[in-house]
Amino acid sequence: MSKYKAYPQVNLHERQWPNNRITRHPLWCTVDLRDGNQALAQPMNIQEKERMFNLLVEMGFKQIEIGFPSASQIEYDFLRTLIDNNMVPDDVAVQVLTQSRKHLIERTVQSLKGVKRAVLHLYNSTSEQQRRITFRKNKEEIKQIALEGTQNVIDLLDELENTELIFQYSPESFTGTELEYAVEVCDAVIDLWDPAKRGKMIINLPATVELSTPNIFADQIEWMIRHLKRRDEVIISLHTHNDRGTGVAATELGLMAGADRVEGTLFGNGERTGNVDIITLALNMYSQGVDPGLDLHNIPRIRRIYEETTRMHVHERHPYGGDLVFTAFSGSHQDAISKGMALVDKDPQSRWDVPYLPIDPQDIGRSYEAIIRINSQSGKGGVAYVLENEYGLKIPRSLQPEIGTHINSISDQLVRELSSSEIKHAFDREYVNRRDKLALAEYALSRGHHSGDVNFHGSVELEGTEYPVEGTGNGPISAFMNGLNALFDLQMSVAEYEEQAIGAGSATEAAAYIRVEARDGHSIWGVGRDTDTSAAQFTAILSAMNRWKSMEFRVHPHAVPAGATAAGSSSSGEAGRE
Ligand SMILES: CC(=O)SCCNC(=O)CCNC(=O)[C@H](O)C(C)(C)COP(=O)(O)OP(=O)(O)OC[C@H]1O[C@@H](n2cnc3c(N)ncnc32)[C@H](O)[C@@H]1OP(=O)(O)O
Ligand SMILES: CC(C)C(=O)C(=O)O
Repeated sequence: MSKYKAYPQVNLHERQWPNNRITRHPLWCTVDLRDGNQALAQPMNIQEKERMFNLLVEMGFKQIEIGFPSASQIEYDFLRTLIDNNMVPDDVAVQVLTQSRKHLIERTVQSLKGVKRAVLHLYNSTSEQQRRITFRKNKEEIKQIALEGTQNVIDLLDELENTELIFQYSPESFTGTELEYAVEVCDAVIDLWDPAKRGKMIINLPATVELSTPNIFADQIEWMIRHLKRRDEVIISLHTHNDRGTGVAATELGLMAGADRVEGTLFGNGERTGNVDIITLALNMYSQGVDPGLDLHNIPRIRRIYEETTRMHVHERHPYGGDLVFTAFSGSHQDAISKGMALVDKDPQSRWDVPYLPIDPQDIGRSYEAIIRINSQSGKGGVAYVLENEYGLKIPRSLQPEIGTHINSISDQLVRELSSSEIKHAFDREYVNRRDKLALAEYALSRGHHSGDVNFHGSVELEGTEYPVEGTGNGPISAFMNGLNALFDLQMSVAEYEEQAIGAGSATEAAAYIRVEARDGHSIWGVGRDTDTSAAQFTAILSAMNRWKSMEFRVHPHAVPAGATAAGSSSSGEAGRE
């Protein structure tokens, strides 16, 4: 392993940042139109840039790096379009990047003419590696590049006298720069600019390439903040990349170390593995009760514009914005989420407290629909959640396990996810209003004058033949059950019963869930749905009986088909059951 070497630790005594918290959002600057754009295989055209710019303004960014106007005509023209068409709101500063080279600085200043607010961002690389390989210059010569560029800007200030200008300097490749040297260059630039005379300036400390663990980056930021001579006169900014996949963590720790400002992009687009993702950073703050200072209430729209303008794709697992990040397929997650959501429904004002969902998807324009999706990893809670949330069906708790197993086995067989309509269809087909053999034909209910008992008078159809059913009980359900027991010579009872109304007004339907039990303890569920509550109950009982695979419906020897005379009865004459 001699090809690579470990990144050195920072010699920082009594570091403070681990004790700090992020209690307010930083000053945000988006670099989508510059660092993001320069990393695209097909950079945005002017219309796409305008669309992105308008989105960034809508989201509430007050500093927007719009490009590198001295680099190409399209970059220059885009800035001119924004300025000449008054597209930059008064409270927004456009930021432009330039290398520390006179002719590029002159062209940059030229491009800014007439703008109300601007950040002029000057950079040169300071790392040991770039000094040695790219510039072939020593430390003093590299510092001079920064100072000459700063002086070039100062010399041109008169050209921008009507612009509120903030000067920004980046020691590019800061994370590869010795800290003593980085602070020496920054101090020299600050002294030359002299914020007391020319207004506040920004020192932007980039992790141009992310080279270390985030704690080391935080140490570097705290070290710089402690050692800069005129820290109070400058805004400390972070510009992090994600080479090690820890750009968000590094930025968060950098903020804990005292930085004031963050540059990043939507969904982390940018060179190589990207810039830090501002949306993730901001929503991480939001999830901790910190106002992120950006309008993120419609992430799907932000994502759509981002994808259309950059031609990049937001990964399904991308924090907050990915298709699957508020979705649970696995049973135990679904169970916990549906229980948490039920508590939220009871008290919508309560603090957000749902397992597996760090924030309420609705806060950022994501819907609840996709929270629980069903495949062979799913369990009863998830299936019940889908049936309730999408179809209003409140499945009794003791019925949920078998529905879960039923749906799970279908998904297992198909080897794929089931849509909510497939789940509903499978549920209906298995449980609801079954009339495979036995169906309700007609009925009437009456109440005994003295006893208060209910009498069921009606008929059922068994495989095309209609048989009268007469029964009495303490309510319609038991009256019907007793009538069926007499007709089929059975001894069944209703073991569980739940009912709900679905819909509203004249379209209201009753759903009855009934578990029918035989004398030997075997039981089976059925569901009835009807606009008539009693019909729903009777149908639920018949659905259960129809589901009872081993049941043979043999009518009592004395039963007579409706319309036939007793003598002409042709019933099978055998008592039958499972
Ligand atoms: C980390 C970042 O993202 S930084 C931003 C990177 N983005 C871009 O570079 C996109 C836009 N850039 C460009 O289009 C071009 O680089 C231009 C138009 C700005 C300049 O093009 P060129 O003049 O051809 O120069 P090029 O960029 O190749 O740089 C070469 C020279 O500039 C020097 N240089 C590079 N960066 C800087 C800098 N920030 N400050 C001063 N000199 C610099 C190099 O040392 C090199 O010098 P040399 O010719 O003496 O060896
Ligand atoms: C110009 C600088 C800030 C940059 O883009 C980087 O270091 O990544």
